[in-house]
Amino acid sequence: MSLSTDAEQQVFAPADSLLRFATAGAVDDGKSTLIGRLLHDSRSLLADQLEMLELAGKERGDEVLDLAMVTDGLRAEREQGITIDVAHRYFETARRAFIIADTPGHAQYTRNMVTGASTADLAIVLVDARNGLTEQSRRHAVLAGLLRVPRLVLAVNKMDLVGYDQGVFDEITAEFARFTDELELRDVAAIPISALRGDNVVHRSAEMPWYDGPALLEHLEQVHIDDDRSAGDFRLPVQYVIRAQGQDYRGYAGQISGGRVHEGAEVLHLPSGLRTRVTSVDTADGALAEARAPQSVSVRLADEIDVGRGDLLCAPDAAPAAATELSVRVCWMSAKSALRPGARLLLKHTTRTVKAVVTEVHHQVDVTTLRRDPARELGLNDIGEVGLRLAQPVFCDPYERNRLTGGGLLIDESTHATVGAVMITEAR
Ligand SMILES: Nc1nc2c(ncn2[C@@H]2O[C@H](COP(=O)(O)OP(=O)(O)OP(=O)(O)O)[C@@H](O)[C@H]2O)c(=O)[nH]1
Repeated sequence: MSLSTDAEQQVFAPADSLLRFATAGAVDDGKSTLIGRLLHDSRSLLADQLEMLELAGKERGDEVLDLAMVTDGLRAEREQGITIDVAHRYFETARRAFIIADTPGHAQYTRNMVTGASTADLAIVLVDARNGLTEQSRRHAVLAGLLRVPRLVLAVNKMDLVGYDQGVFDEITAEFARFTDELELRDVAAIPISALRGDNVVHRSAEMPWYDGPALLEHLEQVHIDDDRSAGDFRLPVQYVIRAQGQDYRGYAGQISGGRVHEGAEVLHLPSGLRTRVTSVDTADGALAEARAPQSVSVRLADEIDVGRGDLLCAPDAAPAAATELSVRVCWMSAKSALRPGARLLLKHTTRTVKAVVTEVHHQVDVTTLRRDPARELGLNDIGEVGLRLAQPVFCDPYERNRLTGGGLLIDESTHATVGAVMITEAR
């Protein structure tokens, strides 16, 4: 199979051309209006959606479009079925494609934020300029920090209601900066906006000449995310073994969870510990000279090794731990029961699912101050650190090194419900 131009684009386009971002804000800070404004001003709304908005506006004699209505459909779905906690929507501009994870803002919905932000490249924390930083905004920033969302935007909304006053904006951003210093967030931008009026959302605002940074969408289009996933060590958790009937094809397929792989690369197979070479890197559109996280590929190997689902192909000189004892940070999501020592669960880690028992609850994290408090159990939406003992090893990295091979889900054995999100801090 040869490298085509299409394949080249596959290598160089996807990682940097798609930005996943999550929006977080308290009720009424203007999340829906902001998403509506982004879609409206970037011309991503369908003609009928636009017509519906204009009609509804005219009927009510509104001065400006009620853009929150755009996401109301999703919200109705969400209210009917508790299963849809996080609504995802897709839009694109000439420069980049976007997936928004819209997470409801109520205080008890920590778990939605965790779900929405765990794969995000960037999180927007929305605050109402009139209220400044609230406990909610701190909580959202702390969660973004814990989840290692690499980039944060503080969007100070409703600037129109404070007379577009620079003093208000400066005060909020200064307070936020003091707070985020402790969170080890690498990249924080602050943008004064009015989602309702459209100031600094897609177009730069004439109302705030004192602000000389980019509008929110410009920032989202420009922010560099390329290195996040593909800079680390190579990891390919095997999801399927592909055998082509009649042909002599055997490939190991999955999503690259870290680093890069190329034809000819030496790789290590776990659990066997055997080394071999990659003879080809294939995708649905043909072979690639090189692929990188988060692309999905199928690789063929030079030697016949017994490789199955749940195994890992990785960089030979930087293999992860094969661990049966883990310290993990957990966000507990079950309303039914608390997380206690002795609890028996399943840990879903990349493509492997293993039995786990909770050995101990180390502490709980106060998500507004980051303080560690002693705790014996974790309740719904609590975040804390616990020990897990596994029946079989998982091949894992610390979450701070790799969000995919360092993350996982806890699953109730009997109901198969997801009851916790896990970030691995230590593996033995
Ligand atoms: N004046 C002004 N009002 C705004 C702005 N953004 C949002 N609003 C208003 O604030 C109210 C709440 O906005 P929403 O977008 O529904 O808020 P939300 O954060 O999505 O709320 P939930 O989804 O319920 O959490 C609505 O009445 C909006 O019209 C703004 O920039 N300026």
